Amino acid sequence: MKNIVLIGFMGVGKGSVAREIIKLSDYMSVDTDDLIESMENRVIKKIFEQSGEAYFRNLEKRVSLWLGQNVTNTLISTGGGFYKQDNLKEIGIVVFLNSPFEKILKRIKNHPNAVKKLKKRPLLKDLKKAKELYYERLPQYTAVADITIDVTDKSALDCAKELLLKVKQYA
Ligand SMILES: Nc1ncnc2c1ncn2[C@@H]1O[C@H](COP(=O)(O)OP(=O)(O)O)[C@@H](O)[C@H]1O
Ligand SMILES: O=C(O)C1=C[C@@H](OP(=O)(O)O)[C@@H](O)[C@H](O)C1
Repeated sequence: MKNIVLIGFMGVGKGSVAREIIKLSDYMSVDTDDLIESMENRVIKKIFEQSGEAYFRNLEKRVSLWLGQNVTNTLISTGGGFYKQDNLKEIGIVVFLNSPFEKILKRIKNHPNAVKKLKKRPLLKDLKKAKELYYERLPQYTAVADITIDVTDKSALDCAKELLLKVKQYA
C-alpha cells in the first residue's frame, strides 16, 4: 500500500479522519506534529514560543525526509503547513481535506475543549491573519493534491470512507 498524506488547514479534521481510517483499514497512522513533539519533548505551542516558526519548519523538513525514506503502508496526517515540503508527492498519495474557513472555525469553537484547541495552534491566535493564511494556502493545497475531499457537513467516518474509495484508483 502506498502511503496516504493528509493535508489541509488547521482544524479541518486531518487527525479525526486519520483515526477513522485506521479503524476501517490496515493502515497504521502517524502524525507529523506528534512526531515533532516527541522529538523535541515539547508541545508545538512551546516550540513556536521558545524557538520560533523557522525552527519548527526545519523540524518538519527533517520529518518529511525521514518519512520519504523510511515509511510505507502508512496514513500520515500532517500539520497545516507541511504541504510545502518539496518531497511531498514522493511520500505518498496526497489527499487535501477542505472546507470553508468559517466552517472550520465553527467546528473548533463548537468543541467542548474549544479554548484549549484554539490555544494549542499558534497560527490561529489572530483570526484575521488566520483567514488570510487560509486564502493564501487554498490554491496551493489544491495544486499539490492528488485527491480533494470536501469535508463540510460530513462526519469524520464518512470522510474516511470517501477517502478510502478514492485512493483505490491510485493503489
Ligand atoms: N467531520 C467532523 N465533523 C465535526 N467536527 C469535526 C470533524 N472533524 C473534526 N472535527 C472537530 O474539529 C476539530 C479539529 O479537528 P482535528 O482532527 O484536530 O483537525 P486537524 O488535525 O486538521 O488540525 C476538533 O474539535 C474535532 O473534534
Ligand atoms: O498551519 C500551520 O502552519 C500549522 C498547523 C498546526 O497543525 P494542525 O493543522 O494539525 O493544527 C501545527 O503544525 C502548527 O501549529 C503550524
